[in-house]
Amino acid sequence: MIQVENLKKIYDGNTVLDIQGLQIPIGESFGLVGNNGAGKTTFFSLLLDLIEPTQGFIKNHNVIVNKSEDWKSFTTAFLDDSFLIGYLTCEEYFYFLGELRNQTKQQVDAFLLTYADFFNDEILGKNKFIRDLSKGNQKKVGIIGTLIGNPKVVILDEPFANLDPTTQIRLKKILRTIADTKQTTLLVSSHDLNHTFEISDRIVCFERGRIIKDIDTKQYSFEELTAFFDVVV
Ligand SMILES: Nc1ncnc2c1ncn2[C@@H]1O[C@H](COP(=O)(O)OP(=O)(O)OP(=O)(O)O)[C@@H](O)[C@H]1O
Repeated sequence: MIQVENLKKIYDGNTVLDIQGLQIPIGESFGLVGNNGAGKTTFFSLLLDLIEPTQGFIKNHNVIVNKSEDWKSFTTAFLDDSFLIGYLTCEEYFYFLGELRNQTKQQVDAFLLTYADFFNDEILGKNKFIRDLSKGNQKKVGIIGTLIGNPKVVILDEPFANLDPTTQIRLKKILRTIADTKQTTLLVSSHDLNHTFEISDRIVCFERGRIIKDIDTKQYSFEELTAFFDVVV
């Protein structure tokens, strides 16, 4: 369970995030949407203790994320390419993550094989440094890296952006499969309402740092969601 309590982030008197309360149950596939500047990345950055809250806190499986490091053993994230290590080859990077998460090389190799289609023969066995991959392929490495070692919580910021259509569809299937197992809490922010709707059990919309909509995707239609954005925009 992820619990957000009275969380605020203020820059120079500007409140960019203000969430009184939010609970994300274990195993939920949580989609975060909102227009530019709504506060999505700020929220994920607070969740990963990359920035300090001005007020309030977030608990990840009962660990207050800016007070203890214990959440790091079961939480993974890919927000942007700063999460990658450019001077490593893809395999070196994946083995490094595997080591952090108590996975042997053999386990990592077996895991990576299951994503061969997604990698499209451009990543594994190429002996290429991550810095030399295209932006889209770097993103594939970052996303699949988060899934090594069965983390309890996976956080992805804009995972569909800059991926080709085939890869987007493959990624959607991967994320839907994870969502359906209900073992991993999956948090995904995206501007793609269509993809987000398909992979999420629940969608929360931010606007100017506040939650303005919180919907169950089984009870709500995609058309209602897009119509809502039509009004907000
Ligand atoms: N270091 C900072 N100093 C001042 N303001 C900041 C800082 N970081 C973010 N902000 C502001 O916080 C607000 C929320 O930004 P954030 O990046 O979280 O939005 P977002 O929903 O992820 O947007 P986008 O969809 O455009 O990526 C924006 O107004 C942004 O300018």
